[in-house]
Amino acid sequence: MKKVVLVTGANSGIGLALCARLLSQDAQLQLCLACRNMQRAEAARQALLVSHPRAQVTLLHLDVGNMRSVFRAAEDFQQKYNRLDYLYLNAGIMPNPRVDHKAFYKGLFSSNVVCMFATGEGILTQEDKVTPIGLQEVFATNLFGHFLLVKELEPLLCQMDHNSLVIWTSSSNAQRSAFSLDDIQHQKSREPYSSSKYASDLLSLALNSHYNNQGLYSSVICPGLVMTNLTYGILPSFFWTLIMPIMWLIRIFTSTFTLSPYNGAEALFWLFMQKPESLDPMAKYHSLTSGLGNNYTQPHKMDIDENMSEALYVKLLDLEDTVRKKLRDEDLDIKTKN
Ligand SMILES: NC(=O)C1=CN([C@@H]2O[C@H](COP(=O)(O)OP(=O)(O)OC[C@H]3O[C@@H](n4cnc5c(N)ncnc54)[C@H](OP(=O)(O)O)[C@@H]3O)[C@@H](O)[C@H]2O)C=CC1
Ligand SMILES: CC(C)CCC[C@@H](C)[C@H]1CC[C@H]2C3=CC[C@H]4[C@H](C)C(=O)CC[C@]4(C)[C@H]3CC[C@]12C
Repeated sequence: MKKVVLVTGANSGIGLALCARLLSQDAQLQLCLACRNMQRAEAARQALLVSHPRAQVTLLHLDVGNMRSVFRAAEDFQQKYNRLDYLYLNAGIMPNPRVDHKAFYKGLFSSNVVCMFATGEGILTQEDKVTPIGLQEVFATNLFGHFLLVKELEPLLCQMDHNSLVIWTSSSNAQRSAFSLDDIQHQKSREPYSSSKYASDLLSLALNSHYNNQGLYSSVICPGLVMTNLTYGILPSFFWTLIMPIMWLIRIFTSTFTLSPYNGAEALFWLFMQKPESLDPMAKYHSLTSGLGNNYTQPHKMDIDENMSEALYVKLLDLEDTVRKKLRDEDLDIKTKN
């Protein structure tokens, strides 16, 4: 049976590198690239076809931060495919990032320096905004849109004859201290990225609790620090190129500096070759690259607990009802006006 794989945010960076690696591994694969910009999506498809001319690669229009688009995309996907084996929830944003230089230099001379480079903890803030439907954009894109996508694709993900795997691209920047159950969208503070990634760790555990008995499994990965559009938004690309020798040096102390999208996709690729039921729901699978440039995947216990995970799940279900109602009301409004 040909496996079907859907990747969000597949047109660049880690997502695109993953797609190339998957096609090299399995020529029979039916790969669907879910992207918000169809020109960039088509360019990615063409690039993949250059190295894999016979590959089956389709495109799906999906703006994961826009809930209408999520519902439409799920419908379109179900019209084209009757199964889904791997759902990579990889699209992500970090808008208007700011580095706290004072905290960075303080951290440089502290015993916490390796951890600071591995996680970026305490030195990065972002400025979020509200989407037209009233959700915080980072939350909507990195977490909630993906949550609704899983819910909408449930009929394909939960099938009797095989297990499926949902894989979240999380981060080592996912910090419990940045997340609050009283403010799951992170409206009140300035680390929405960290909060959304911590929420994805919690949600993955909840999905396992609720869906394992229906054949759906969920896992979380961290790609390490990778040079992509996301990191070029933090510091300009010429700066990263300039400090590349320093980063190779840092890699000797923390293998989390994977640096290339190919290396960063290691854990995503590794999961593709595992049996979903053999994975640890409490583990985050890290892409790591040694000082000599060898790639490997290592599981690390996540700083999460079941109560918090369940509490978040309940809040997300509530929010799902609210959003569906808002969209229905909007539709009704338009109908009555016409
Ligand atoms: N780079 C790094 O060091 C790290 C990255 N990550 C995570 O890895 C994932 C991939 O990021 P990375 O490859 O680094 O960065 P990129 O910016 O290269 O990739 C992000 C992808 O997500 C897509 N995307 C963003 N917003 C939306 C949206 N609303 N709807 C659909 N697609 C969207 C982008 O599309 P478009 O081209 O249209 O913007 C792009 O294809 C993210 O989840 C990120 O948080 C985690 C840890 C470290
Ligand atoms: C390399 C130095 C000489 C200068 C760079 C300092 C900082 C700007 C960066 C140091 C560590 C970086 C990060 C670590 C973890 C990433 C995480 C996994 C993620 O998901 C997003 C990006 C990071 C937070 C990244 C951001 C830049 C640094 C803080």
